[in-house]
Amino acid sequence: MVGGSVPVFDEVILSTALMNQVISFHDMSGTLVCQAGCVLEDLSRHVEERGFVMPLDLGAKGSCHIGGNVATNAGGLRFLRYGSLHGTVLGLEAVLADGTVLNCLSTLRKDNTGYDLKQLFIGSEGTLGVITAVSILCPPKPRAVSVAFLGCPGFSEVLQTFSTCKGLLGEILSAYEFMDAECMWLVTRHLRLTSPVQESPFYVLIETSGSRAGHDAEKLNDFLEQVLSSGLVTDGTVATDHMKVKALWALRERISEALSRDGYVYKYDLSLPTERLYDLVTDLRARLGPRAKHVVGYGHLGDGNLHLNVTSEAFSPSVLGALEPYVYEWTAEQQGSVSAEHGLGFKKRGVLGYSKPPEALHLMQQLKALLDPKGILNPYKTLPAQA
Ligand SMILES: O=C(O)CC[C@@H](O)C(=O)O
Ligand SMILES: [Zn+2]
Repeated sequence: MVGGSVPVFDEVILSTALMNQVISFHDMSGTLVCQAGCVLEDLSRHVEERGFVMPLDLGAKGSCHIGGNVATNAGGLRFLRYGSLHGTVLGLEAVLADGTVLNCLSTLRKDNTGYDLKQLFIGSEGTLGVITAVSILCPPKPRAVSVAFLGCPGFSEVLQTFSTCKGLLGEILSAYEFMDAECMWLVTRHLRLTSPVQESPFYVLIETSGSRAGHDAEKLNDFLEQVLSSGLVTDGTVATDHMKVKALWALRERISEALSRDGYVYKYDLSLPTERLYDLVTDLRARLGPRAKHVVGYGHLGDGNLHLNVTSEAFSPSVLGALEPYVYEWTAEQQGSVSAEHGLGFKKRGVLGYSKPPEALHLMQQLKALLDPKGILNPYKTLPAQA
């Protein structure tokens, strides 16, 4: 997507893979303190055995490190429920460019003493320091999880289903994801997954997480009855069994993998006003015509986050020219973000100005110069190349 961790010129590669120890877990508060190289899925297992969950979950959970998750401020599938790492990370330890170990590994919920320095490192993509340990607040493990996978006749119905769902499911809603028909075609074709519902122009995946199965089922049934009878949803399936829940999530989580098997992929990760989120996809389909193999839209609709992906047989300068800067201008006109959850890395560092004013860019350059005067920390990434 952005090449945030990809060495491009003369970098030294640093791996934290051996720093994979859990330092402590507090059973009462759910505070986990661990080293940066812990794999997210291992941490999930560790806290789930103790009745908690990690506040973040992503498709890459089996290989991604928590240090990288925090450094990139990864969003993922639980964002709607537990919010950003800016809220759930309580503290961190980072090694600065001059070797200073900055120990801000606090486990306090409240600490209003001076500037909140840890926030600078969350989402800094390794450009201000190397995160070596983190403390994270883990929420209690929900006792009941259900997933509904639904087919919708249009994007307007996807939006109305979201409003209905917020109203009727309330506090038990934990994810609202959407994908279009082309995404379904890609996962069924390239990954041999099977669609559990009738063919539809759009699909939504709704997850509920609560503390009492009966209560959640009642709410979910009321909601389903309403959306099915009003025609917002045309077909659907519900799962509570762990394996079936996983299979439904796979349809959504593995779109990225299916895309990579379709050809060259142009990838965009945008925050847009939810009502206009899919207009860009429709617009680009017309703009690109037969030059593109697929133009797909999917993502974390509940967070206003569109994953726009375009595939072509091979890399084509003409396709790229039709996409950029058009996509960025379109996003800026909507006051959106050109990177909702994947950062800027190497490939997108030049477009930061579409989402931030010059004054903010200038202050970012000053912070970088202060913390990394020799430019040795993840060089060539995040900030635009200086003129
Ligand atoms: O590859 C993408 O476009 C997005 C990947 C990831 O953020 C997802 O939500 O599946
Ligand atoms: Zn995503």
